[in-house]
Amino acid sequence: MSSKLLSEAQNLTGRVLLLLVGIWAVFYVAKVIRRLYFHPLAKFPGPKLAAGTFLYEAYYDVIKRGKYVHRIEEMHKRYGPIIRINPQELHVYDPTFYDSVYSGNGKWSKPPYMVRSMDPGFSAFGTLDHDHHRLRRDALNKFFSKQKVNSLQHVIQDLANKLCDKLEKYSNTGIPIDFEGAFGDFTLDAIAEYTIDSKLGLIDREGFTSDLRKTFRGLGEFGHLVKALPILTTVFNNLPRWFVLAANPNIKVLLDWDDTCLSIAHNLLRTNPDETKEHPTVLREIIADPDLGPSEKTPKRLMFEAKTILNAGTGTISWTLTTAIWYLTANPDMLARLRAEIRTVMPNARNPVKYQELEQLPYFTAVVKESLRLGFGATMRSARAAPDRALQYGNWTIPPNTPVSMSISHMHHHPEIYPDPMRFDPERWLGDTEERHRLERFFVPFSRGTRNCLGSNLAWAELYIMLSQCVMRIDLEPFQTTLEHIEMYSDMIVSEPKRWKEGPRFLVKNVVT
Ligand code: HEM
Repeated sequence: MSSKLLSEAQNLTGRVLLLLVGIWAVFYVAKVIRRLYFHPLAKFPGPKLAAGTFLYEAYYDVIKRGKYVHRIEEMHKRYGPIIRINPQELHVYDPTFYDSVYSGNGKWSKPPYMVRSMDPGFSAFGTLDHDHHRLRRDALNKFFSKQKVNSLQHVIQDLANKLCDKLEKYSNTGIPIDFEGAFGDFTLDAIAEYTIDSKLGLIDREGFTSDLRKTFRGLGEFGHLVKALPILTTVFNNLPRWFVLAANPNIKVLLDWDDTCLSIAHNLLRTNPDETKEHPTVLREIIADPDLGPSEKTPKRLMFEAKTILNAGTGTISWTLTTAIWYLTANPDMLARLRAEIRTVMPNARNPVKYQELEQLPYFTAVVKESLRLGFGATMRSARAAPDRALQYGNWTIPPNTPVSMSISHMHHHPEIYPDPMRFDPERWLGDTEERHRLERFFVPFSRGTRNCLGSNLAWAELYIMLSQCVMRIDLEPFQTTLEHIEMYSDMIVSEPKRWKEGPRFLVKNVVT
């Protein structure tokens, strides 16, 4: 080809590209104008940029790393209690409205942009439609009832004992332990045994799995990114595995879970459901559930259900436990009071009592609640939409099918509900009955309504059992760890403190005798 022809071809390609970009820009501007002036939410207050494009949210969550939750709070101060925070979604800053959005009455769907980074619609968590979600959730609820958790608490107790045996060996060694990793090993071992009958044996290994912290926060990074660029989910799902691993080695843990869960699902579908097992597991229950048809029992769906539960039941509890340990070591008087109270029912931690006895202890319960209030783990804003009816907030009528959200941190850090909200103060849960009811009303670590946390009963049990073992068996001292390693600074779907990279570390000083 002559150089003239080549340069003409290059010019033409350049012009075609320019034309395509131009067309895209015209469409984008038209879309923004429609969102601003002709959209059903056009009259709601809030910054125009936020209403016009998802890039506004992406700036705070992707570039400034999980800070939109704080920006939303500032926007409320300026624009009032109900605002438009992106082209599709309204946000409310008014704790009395929480139960109207996170409600058990009526139908509630989820907008796809909230969940697609995690699940294309196979797990209950990723199911957008209300009725479909109910079908899937009903099958799971049975397995996570309080009664079921009670009957399987020996699994949790054995693992808590094992972790404390391991921690005791670090006594007086001067080796700092990343407690988010240590508790992550415990929660993942527990949820894997409970859900898929697999003994992962993380506690049995040398050291502690600190990479789980990076993995969960990596998931948060991806979640924020694909909200602005949904196409990335499809791209990511079609990339070769070696490429994904080279780009983000922390994701390996998750890809391994996919493989493990898929192979377990295949095996379970092949085996006789009546075959005796050590204890029932959630995947067996789904397979045996007569209300679920064959399309609900494919290996891929089972894999997504299992891995979502593994995801949801690991980083959340380990963060609450780490928060509790930090505040107790920072407040020796609280620790002493807690130990004295636990000793009244469990004089020897090596002879553990059932957690039903622990949950009757008022001060222990106050400590667990305060740890959940400040270390609630799942910080993501999760919108709900009423598909078939308008909602009313004051004088505002919210059109049907509009995603509406509220943030748990805005509830738990609200100064009018919890005076001096960032102070760890178990006493606030020991007030008179009326005051306790008032606090309970706005205490939402597990969210509420049809899509509240599936694993809250299991979470309470793990928190009581693991904390009682830790508190009664070892003396800890923070190692180069401050409040900046604990307090919520960013919303990376899970809570992220300012100095999250090193993790909160502690030395085991003594074994309590
Ligand atoms: C301290 C521990 C935990 C906290 C703070 C927590 C918090 C939450 C919150 C706030 C939600 C609502 C998310 C949304 O709005 O979409 C949720 C949902 C969920 N949680 Fe938990 N969680 C914890 C432990 C667990 C455990 C142990 C499991 C294991 C079974 C679990 C499984 C789930 C699942 C499957 C969902 C989705 C439910 C649905 O959409 O139907 N969580 N959790």
